[in-house]
Parts: sequence; structure tokens; C-alpha cells
Amino acid sequence: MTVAPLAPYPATRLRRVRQADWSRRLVRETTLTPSDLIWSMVVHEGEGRVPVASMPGVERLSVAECAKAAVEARDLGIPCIAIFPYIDGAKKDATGAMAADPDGVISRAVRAMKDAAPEVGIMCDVALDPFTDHGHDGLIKDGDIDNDSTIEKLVEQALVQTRAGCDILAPSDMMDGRVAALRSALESEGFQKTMIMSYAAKYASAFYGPYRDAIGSGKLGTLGPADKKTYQQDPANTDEALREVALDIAEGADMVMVKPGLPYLDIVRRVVDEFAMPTFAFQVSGEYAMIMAAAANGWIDEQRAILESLGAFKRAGADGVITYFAPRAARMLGA
Ligand SMILES: NCc1[nH]cc(CCC(=O)O)c1CC(=O)O
Ligand SMILES: [Mg+2]
Repeated sequence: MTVAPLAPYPATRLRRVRQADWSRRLVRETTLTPSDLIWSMVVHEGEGRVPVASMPGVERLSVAECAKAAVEARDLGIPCIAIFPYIDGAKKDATGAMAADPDGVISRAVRAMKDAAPEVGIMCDVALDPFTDHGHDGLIKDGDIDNDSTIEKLVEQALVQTRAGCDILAPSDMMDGRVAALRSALESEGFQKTMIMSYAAKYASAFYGPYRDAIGSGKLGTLGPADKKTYQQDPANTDEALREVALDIAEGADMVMVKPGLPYLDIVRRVVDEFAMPTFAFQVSGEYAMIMAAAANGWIDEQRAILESLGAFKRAGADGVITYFAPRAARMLGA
């Protein structure tokens, strides 16, 4: 798109259309609505709600509280919830066996939420890290995360999630070939309607720190490799993200995601322009924590920063945002 030649000042005064609220609204290029939000939520096996220290305002919810939150999402006009599990340390092992437990906390939460508010979409993370004692997303073999044996476990986990009623599988593991494996397993089990939103371009990022606190994920480096750099992307790369996205689309992804969010808006824009697929960004735990920490110090205006950060994803071309701010943002947007 080219900008028309502008008449020189004073014929052109760009401030004219900015002078009043009505004219600013009239020329606004993008809008944020509750329909753009996917609510990122953490479920735990205990009772009630437990605050997450590094994410003020975020709580781990019991299964019953998740069901209430699903009703709240519906009432706020939030179309979808992404659910993540907090797993007790004693239940973790090297293979993340609990990931495929049909009566595990994710299955129970999905069933409870679909019972309470069937109109709300439910998305599940497909990855082993909440369930492994070493905190990695897959199985460790010879000191590295083994791609192909991990995929077999992910397929088992995803089928359990799907049978519980999950609408969107969101593989966040970054193994090569997992989308194809999930799609073929879904087809052979008769789940033709289940969507896949792949974490297609997911970076080895420092911004996931508070999430590991939220889900009680093991500290990396004691029982396995110290970081996720052999499977998550190098933050320096952008062409590589396009290859990741292309492959996931070819393997059967319905929607793609870029993660983290704000530090990777350039990737969001490239993916949107290149592929014309439904594209989402994840405003991750560290992005949430930064806004809340600065606001708590009185350094930024919390409400404005929340809406401005979410609006940035729309401006970059994303169809929606996975965010811990979803219920607050929806309330501010006056659903
Ligand atoms: N596969 C795990 C997973 N799924 C979502 C997040 C991060 C979410 C957040 O930071 O809010 C992570 C962390 C990681 O990859 O280490
Ligand atoms: Mg990939």
C-alpha cells in the first residue's frame, strides 16, 4: 500500500482529524473487542482460588471455579478459554505420565467448563512440561529432548483432552512433525471437528518465567538440560518463523500462533502478510507481570497499558490474543 502524495502544510494538517473524540473514532483503523480475547487460565487440583505471587491478579482455580469462570467468559463475550494445569510435584515423573490421565485435572476442568458454558470454546496445551519432573516439554534421551518418542506421548495426551471435550488442541512443544501426527490421530479417531492452533513460531524466551511459577513447573537444569533452546526458536530469527508456520499449515493446523507477544510483533505481521491464516499471539506471563509490576509502582497507568498492549496485536494484524488480562479487558471494553 502506498501513501498518496500529501499536499504540503498547511493544506495538510494531520491534527485536524485528531481534534475530537468523535473524529478520532471515525478514522480509527483497528478495534479491540472481547471477541479478540482468549482467556489464559490455570487450574489446580485443590479447592478454591490460590494467588500466583509473580502474577498479581492471577489465581489458580479449582475445577469448580473454572466452571464458574467459563460462565463469566460467556457473559463477558470472551469466545474461548485456554486452560493450563498446576500439577503437584509428587505426581510428576520423567515421562510426564499424568499428561494422559483421563481423570486428570485438565480432563475434569474441560468437562466442567463445557457443562457450565458449552458456548465457550476450550483450548488445551499439548506439551508435557507441567507433568515432567525435569520441566521439559518432552522426553529426555541422551541429554536432549527426543523428538519422535515425544510425539507419541503428545498424541496420547491430545486424545485424552479431545475425549474430555476440548475444542482446540494447541501444541506448544515445538517438536517437528507433531501437527501432522495430531491431525492424523484425530482423523482416525473420528474427531473431524477438533481444531489445531499450533504454537508455530515459539521462541526460547525469558518472558515465560512467571508461568513456570504459576503451573509449578520444575526448575530446568537439575534433572535435564538447563534451557529449551534445542526445540524453541532463537529470538534472533525471523525467516525461520515463516518456515515453522508453513510446515504447521501444511501438516493441518487450522490456526497459528506466535509466542511471546509484544516482543515479537514483527513476526506476527510477517506471518499475517505471508500466509493469510487465522493468526494469534500469546501475551505471555512475563508480559503480564511487567505491566502489573510497573503499575504497582505507579510508573504506568495499568488500565491504559493493558488496552494499549492488547490493541497493538490487532494493529499488527493478529486475529486475537491469548492473555491473562482477558476478563479485565473485556470488562473495560464494556461487554
Ligand atoms: N509448553 C509449555 C508452555 N505453554 C505455554 C507457556 C508459556 C505461557 C506463559 O508464559 O504465559 C509454556 C512455557 C514454556 O514453553 O516454557
Ligand atoms: Mg515446528
